[in-house]
Amino acid sequence: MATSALELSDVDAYYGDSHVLQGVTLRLGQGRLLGLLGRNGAGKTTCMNVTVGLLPPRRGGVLVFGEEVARLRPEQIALRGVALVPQGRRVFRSLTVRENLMVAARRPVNGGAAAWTLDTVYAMFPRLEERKAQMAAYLSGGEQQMLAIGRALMSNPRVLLMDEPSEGLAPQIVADVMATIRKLKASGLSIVLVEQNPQLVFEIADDIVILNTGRVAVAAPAAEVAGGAVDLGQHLGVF
Ligand SMILES: Nc1ncnc2c1ncn2[C@@H]1O[C@H](COP(=O)(O)OP(=O)(O)OP(=O)(O)O)[C@@H](O)[C@H]1O
Repeated sequence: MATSALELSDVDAYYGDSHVLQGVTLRLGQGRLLGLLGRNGAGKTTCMNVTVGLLPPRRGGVLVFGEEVARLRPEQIALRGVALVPQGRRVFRSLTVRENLMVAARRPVNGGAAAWTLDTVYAMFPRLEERKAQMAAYLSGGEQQMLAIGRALMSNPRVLLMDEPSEGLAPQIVADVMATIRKLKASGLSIVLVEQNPQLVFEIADDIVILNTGRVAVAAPAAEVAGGAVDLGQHLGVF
């Protein structure tokens, strides 16, 4: 089997005494898109925090392109090509759009030419170029989401983690965000997409993992899950 872009292997993670992830194993294939679903509090964001090194696991492994990173600091993991588009966007509100992008700029891990520069990010998000000199605080929610994605791309990642990028956005903007994610996938990037809305994920994912109270309840190809092979009501709530 080809090396995974990302693998969490039997991960246990805690917030204080609270045992939040319990033996979580998941695998993101190279160039694939993994949809990570689960109810509020199921542990999706915690998986992201473990992957980027914000919450070191107490047990288990985190492999990025085959390299164990579970004991590395967040900046060391970022240098290995992992970027997070965080829940709630978390743009730097008092910096301009351009400054938000530039703080994240980094060369690709393989040392080759950078696919993502200010120019290519602006080409993907013309709205950001129009507003490049504005403070991020004055952007709309959709524009802030584009900026959060653009900022992650500026680090020229190999693995892109997106934590609920559709949250709080109007349907047309959600459609734009999904179209962007589709393009990124087509460019060969390996992506984990955390979502509350399973329908959004089914349209775009190759594989699905559903978390239920900190454990993997389902791991299956997206077509199978979308096709009714899984009782979504049981794991995600009412449908
Ligand atoms: N900083 C924290 N300290 C203590 N407990 C936390 C912390 N962050 C999250 N938790 C708890 O850990 C569990 C998993 O939370 P997590 O944020 O990973 O869930 P989630 O699936 O991302 O949910 P949501 O869709 O609401 O973002 C929840 O019970 C939550 O209350």
